[in-house]
Amino acid sequence: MKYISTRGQAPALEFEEVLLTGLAPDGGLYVPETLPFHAPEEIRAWRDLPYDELAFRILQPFVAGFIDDDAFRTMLADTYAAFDHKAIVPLQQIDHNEYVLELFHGPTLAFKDFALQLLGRLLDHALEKRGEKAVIMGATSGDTGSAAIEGCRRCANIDIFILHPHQRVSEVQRRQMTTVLNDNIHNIALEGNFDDCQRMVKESFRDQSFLRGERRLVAVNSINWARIMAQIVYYFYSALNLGGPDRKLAFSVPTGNFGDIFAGYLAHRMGLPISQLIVATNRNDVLHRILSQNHYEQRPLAHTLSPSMDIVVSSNFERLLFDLYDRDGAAIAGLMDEMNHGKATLDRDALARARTLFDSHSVDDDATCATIREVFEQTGYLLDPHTAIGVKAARTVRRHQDQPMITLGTAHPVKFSEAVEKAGMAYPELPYHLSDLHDREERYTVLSNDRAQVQSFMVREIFGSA
Ligand SMILES: Cc1ncc(COP(=O)(O)O)c(C=O)c1O
Ligand SMILES: N[C@@H](CCOP(=O)(O)O)C(=O)O
Repeated sequence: MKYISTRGQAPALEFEEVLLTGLAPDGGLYVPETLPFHAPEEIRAWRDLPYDELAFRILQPFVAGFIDDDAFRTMLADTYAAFDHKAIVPLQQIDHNEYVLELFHGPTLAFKDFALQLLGRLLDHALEKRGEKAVIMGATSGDTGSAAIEGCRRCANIDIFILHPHQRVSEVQRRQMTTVLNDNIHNIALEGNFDDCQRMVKESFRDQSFLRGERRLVAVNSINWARIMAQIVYYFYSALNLGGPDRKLAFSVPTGNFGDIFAGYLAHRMGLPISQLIVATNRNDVLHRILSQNHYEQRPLAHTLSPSMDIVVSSNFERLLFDLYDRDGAAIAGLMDEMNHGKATLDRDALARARTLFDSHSVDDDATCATIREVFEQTGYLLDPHTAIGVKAARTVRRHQDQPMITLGTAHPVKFSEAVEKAGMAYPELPYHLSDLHDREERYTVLSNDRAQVQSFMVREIFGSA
């Protein structure tokens, strides 16, 4: 399969090259040139497959030519063996026709493990094959960082640098990253917010000369297509468990960088009968404003009780816009330029097309806490603040009461003590494998929000001299 850039000015690439990069040279994001489509009969026949085999059926067309089928099957089986629930993604019913899809049974307790456990293995395979070393550079608002570290720390050919906003991730999130002391892991606490971290990562991808041509930079954020691809599978898995493809379903997705919900959109385009996708945001509601009022305006980033979604510049929205603008790369390049300058409006037909599938809602901290309390009182089930935003949005803008509504449970509540306690709930115990997390030694470096400083730190750590 070939992959093309959303800005239309970069050569098409095979999967292996897309895996081993971040942004396209024209600044765009890679997407498949064509998407596989699965007819209802084919999807129906997948109903009884275990998660790893379903993943194989869905992902194989995307990686064909990169890895042979047997090796890919083994890789997927190993990837999901690291999860602590036999169903991999259990569904928790919280009301009539209303469910939470628990995506937090991987090693770092957030949905990122689905893709990053696989990405580490794919990168290892590619680098071994090529006899190359690579440098991973990623930005995190808390969850991607630990999942990337956990997924890649055993990769012999990789140095990994993760930038998190200093003092703006939860204590559990920080410790999950900073207590991994392998020599190839480098945690940077940046004096800035998540957008600053992500901007610095993207700028470093655009100009990689600081690596002296001796290493390539690889992305672990959802700008890397392989991240998005792996997240498509659980939409199919949950739908199959609730009567799909013979029944329509809706999903509510706690949203920041628009990666997870974009995977849901792809599942829809690949044949899954999704009737509604809800973009659930916290007070950083730029996506809600553009979808509901056609008004894109970047406002200062707000710090909320759902820190992983404290994002203003939402990377993957560009991938959706590319489709909404009939894959016109030049139009997307112009629109992204306007957006990067802070303000934009969308073409009315493009927005109307988006609204046939997408709705949106923004939830503030008080409503987040109220939802955590409400669901606990109704069911005894404790939501994390990000999932609570998804549930609240689902209950507010749901179109069809007679179709299952699935909110993606994107993280375990134990990662977010502040929100749990503000909601008046008892803080749960850390799972066994993290039970001594607060006693472990931490290692990280605080750096100012300055690209030259960050890059020379990286060069010193990789090559031993600046
Ligand atoms: C717990 C949690 N929920 C939701 C999101 C938002 O997902 P996305 O960035 O794919 O929109 C994130 C971060 O990305 C997250 O860590
Ligand atoms: N919420 C994320 C932010 C980065 O998003 P990504 O999906 O593009 O990696 C985080 O927790 O780090």
